Amino acid sequence: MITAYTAAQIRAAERVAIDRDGDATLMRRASTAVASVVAERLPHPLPGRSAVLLVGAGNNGGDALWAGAFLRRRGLAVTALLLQPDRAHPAGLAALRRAGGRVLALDPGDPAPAPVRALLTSADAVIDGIVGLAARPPLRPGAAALVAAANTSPALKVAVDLPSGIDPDTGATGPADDGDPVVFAADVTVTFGGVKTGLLLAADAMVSVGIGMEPDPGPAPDGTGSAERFAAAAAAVDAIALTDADLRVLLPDPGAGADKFTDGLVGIVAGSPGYPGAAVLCTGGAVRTRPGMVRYAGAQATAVVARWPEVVAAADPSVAGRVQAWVIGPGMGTDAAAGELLADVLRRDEPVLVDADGLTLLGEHPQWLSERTARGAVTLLTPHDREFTRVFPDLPLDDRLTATRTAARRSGATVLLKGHRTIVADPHGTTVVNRSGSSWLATAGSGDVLSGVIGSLLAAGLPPVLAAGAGAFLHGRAGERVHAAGEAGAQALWSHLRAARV
Ligand SMILES: NC(=O)C1=CN([C@@H]2O[C@H](COP(=O)(O)OP(=O)(O)OC[C@H]3O[C@@H](n4cnc5c(N)ncnc54)[C@H](O)[C@@H]3O)[C@@H](O)[C@H]2O)[C@@H](O)CC1
Ligand SMILES: [K+]
Repeated sequence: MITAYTAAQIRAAERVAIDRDGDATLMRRASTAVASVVAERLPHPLPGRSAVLLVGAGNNGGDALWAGAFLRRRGLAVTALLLQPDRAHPAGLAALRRAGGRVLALDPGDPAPAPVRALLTSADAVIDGIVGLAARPPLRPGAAALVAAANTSPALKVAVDLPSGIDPDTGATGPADDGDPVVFAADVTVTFGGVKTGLLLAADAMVSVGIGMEPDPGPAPDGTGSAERFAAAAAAVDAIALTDADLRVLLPDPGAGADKFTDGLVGIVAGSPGYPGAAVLCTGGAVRTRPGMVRYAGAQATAVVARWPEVVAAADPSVAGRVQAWVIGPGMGTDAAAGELLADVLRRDEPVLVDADGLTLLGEHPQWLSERTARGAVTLLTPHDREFTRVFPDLPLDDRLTATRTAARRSGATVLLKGHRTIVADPHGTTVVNRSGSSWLATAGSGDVLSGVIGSLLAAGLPPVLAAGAGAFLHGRAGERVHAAGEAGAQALWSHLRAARV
């Protein structure tokens, strides 16, 4: 489990460590780590290579200046570009100068003239120390112009603590009406004292370095497969991302005494004459995820059983038999009959996952959800952006994390918002950010498979936020395997779901 924290939580841990070790010691540890990451990743020998530092007004710039001093001592030519020369970290600046580094004060009105751009283009490494924990995006115009110029450089790009331009708490890059916000395009981010939640969303490669100021990680999951312990650990921090090892804990292989009823029965209501494929795709996701039983209840029973003979099919949920969780919505249509079907399933007591057309219907009938919440029934919503906006029209998606958390808190449902980084939040604030996946998952029917995967985990008894988080992770890993195998299309996911659990 990767645990993540708010800037305030990191600052609180930092204060304790500063009192104990002193400011300079912490900065020394942080900048040493940045210099090591740069040195490890550049082609050797290092003498003759060059690094350019982007330096802002605070301690983030101090880290960059110190890292530059260390790299200079290892033979690199180092140039610091100061956005606010009179506010650059004095000790860092002195250290760089002592080591023989060059310092350029930038013109605030034109921070990236041709000579600066040329310097950035020819550099081997660019180190971003413009802004860290204090960041409030979007970047100011001068910083944005410098970052935009740096982003065009072929150099190795290393962000100090955070890529400048993201909000540490949410990963958001600024209001949507501000055009295309600029963010430092880091190849790797070296972050200190704990991963910030924004990084789970907005950074790809990360190196998290302990510098003696780690926030309390909360209770550790015990590795015995207890989903409750795992959920408690996730709830104790600001957000988590799952790993392959977590999947082994959360989805243990069935025990010797397992039978088809002990591993969870999921009921699937999907597909319509217009969209028969959604029923087959969704059911396939469930069949290939857990060894328990899958029931299908809907208009495509014949097509589903033709592809999945292990499925027990019925014409509608009222005659489907007992299940532990429902999935409803993919390809079911949005007509009056579909509405009645959804209303009927939502009246039941079992956990219900609502996806796709089901979400469109729910947008028109919000009281169906509030009634479930009022009587304590568990609901999981899995929208993409347009579906999210239908159900929660007043929540802007320029800050996806906050939108997802607000939607969950307000509706009483667990909400999974699909995207490059899928986000799951439950009504109590437990948050899982998914970091697996490939852009090949953005294919028709991929979401139908996902809801089947998550439905089977929900039926197996995982808490909704972990069922959704683990399902998204597994689906993402399967998508990576589809891509690596040179395959494409949503049904290719089926055959990789089992192997994706390494
Ligand atoms: N205090 C400490 O002991 C340590 C601090 N560390 C570093 O210090 C950083 C935090 O330092 P600071 O609190 O000085 O603040 P930052 O260095 O994050 O911010 C510097 C300045 O950036 C400006 N800024 C904010 N939003 C901006 C925007 N949208 N566009 C342009 N500029 C903007 C602000 O004027 C702020 O003063 C951490 O991220 C980390 O890199 C590390 O050295 C570890 C130890
Ligand atoms: K930075």
